Amino acid sequence: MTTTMTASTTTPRPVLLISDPLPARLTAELHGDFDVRQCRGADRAALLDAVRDAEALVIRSATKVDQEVLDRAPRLRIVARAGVGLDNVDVEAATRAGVMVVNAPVSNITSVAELTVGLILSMFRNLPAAAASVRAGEWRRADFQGSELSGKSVGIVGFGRIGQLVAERLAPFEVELLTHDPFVTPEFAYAHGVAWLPLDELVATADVLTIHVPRTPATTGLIGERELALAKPTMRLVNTARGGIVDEAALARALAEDRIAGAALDVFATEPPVHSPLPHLDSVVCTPHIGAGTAEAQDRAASTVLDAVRGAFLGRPVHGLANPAVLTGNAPKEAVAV
Ligand SMILES: NC(=O)c1ccc[n+]([C@@H]2O[C@H](COP(=O)([O-])OP(=O)(O)OC[C@H]3O[C@@H](n4cnc5c(N)ncnc54)[C@H](O)[C@@H]3O)[C@@H](O)[C@H]2O)c1
Ligand SMILES: O=C(O)CC[C@@H](O)C(=O)O
Repeated sequence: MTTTMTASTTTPRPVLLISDPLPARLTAELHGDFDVRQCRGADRAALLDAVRDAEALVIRSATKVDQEVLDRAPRLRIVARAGVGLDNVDVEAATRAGVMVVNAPVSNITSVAELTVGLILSMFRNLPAAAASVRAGEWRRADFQGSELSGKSVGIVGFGRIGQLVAERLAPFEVELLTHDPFVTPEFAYAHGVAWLPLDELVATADVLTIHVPRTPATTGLIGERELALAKPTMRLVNTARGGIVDEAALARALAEDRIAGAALDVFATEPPVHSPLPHLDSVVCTPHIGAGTAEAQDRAASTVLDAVRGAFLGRPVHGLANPAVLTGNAPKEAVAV
């Protein structure tokens, strides 16, 4: 039997738990079809308590969905991630539990690419420090001499959706575009006007190294002490992907010892980065994980999530499942039969 969305006074609406901030539009639209409940996913105890009745769980990046959460949620049918990264969801455990997992893979890629370009230009022209000094009543023009981006080489680590958009947006700046991505051929990169290099060569060549890989066990610490030792002292690093891909202790040392010129970071191993020295270094520009923080991106993510959760409870195919295996041999829960 599949739960239907037809309004009925006798059929209880499925319980949908929202555990991270989402656009009001999403919450309002869901109210008609679901018994919408909210909790703060970053508060583990609150999440474990609230998830007990949940049949659908809508999250962003602050909610960690692991085996413990799944064990506490016997009625859960779908986890919908209103964004790209699934590093906070144990997708294999969800599959074993017969829980569908969907994300919104294209919802915010333009926003992240634009933030990346903005951060690169901010570093080259010292924009945060220059703006802060004018706000403080100063007029220190000579202290803020920067560099042109034109003519520099930009190394893109990870040539997926966001990496490709960053390349497209930077091309008009007359930069040399380089990439490393083991799952992309040199021919594919070349067709996008980008040269493919091994990682070490990319790090050693780049004036800007920008990270666009998912966080997985294989990419955790991908840019560490050894890689940073290969970099030119003029290199600037950008991470708008995930904390932990860059070894923050090694990065802090490289910056403090002027072995690289600067860094721009939107993401941190621990968020907020209360114990990290990085936000306090003059050569670092930090933003509070705002890559997806635009009205357009949040709206797209909301639409994708709405479609997915409605589809799941209407018995329609749920598009873009991150765990299609849940539909085949390993799907004990009846809602999965779409
Ligand atoms: N700051 C934010 O708010 C924000 C928003 C959206 C996405 N993100 C992050 O950006 C990441 C990338 O997003 P995307 O949409 O481009 O994903 P994507 O899956 O389209 O691309 C990721 C690319 O990384 C490549 N890759 C995997 N392992 C690699 C390795 N070891 N070395 C080099 N390349 C490797 C893959 O082959 C793929 O081409 C997401 O996983 C997410 O963590 C952050
Ligand atoms: O949930 C968020 O706000 C961040 C989203 C972003 O990191 C993503 O991976 O889509």
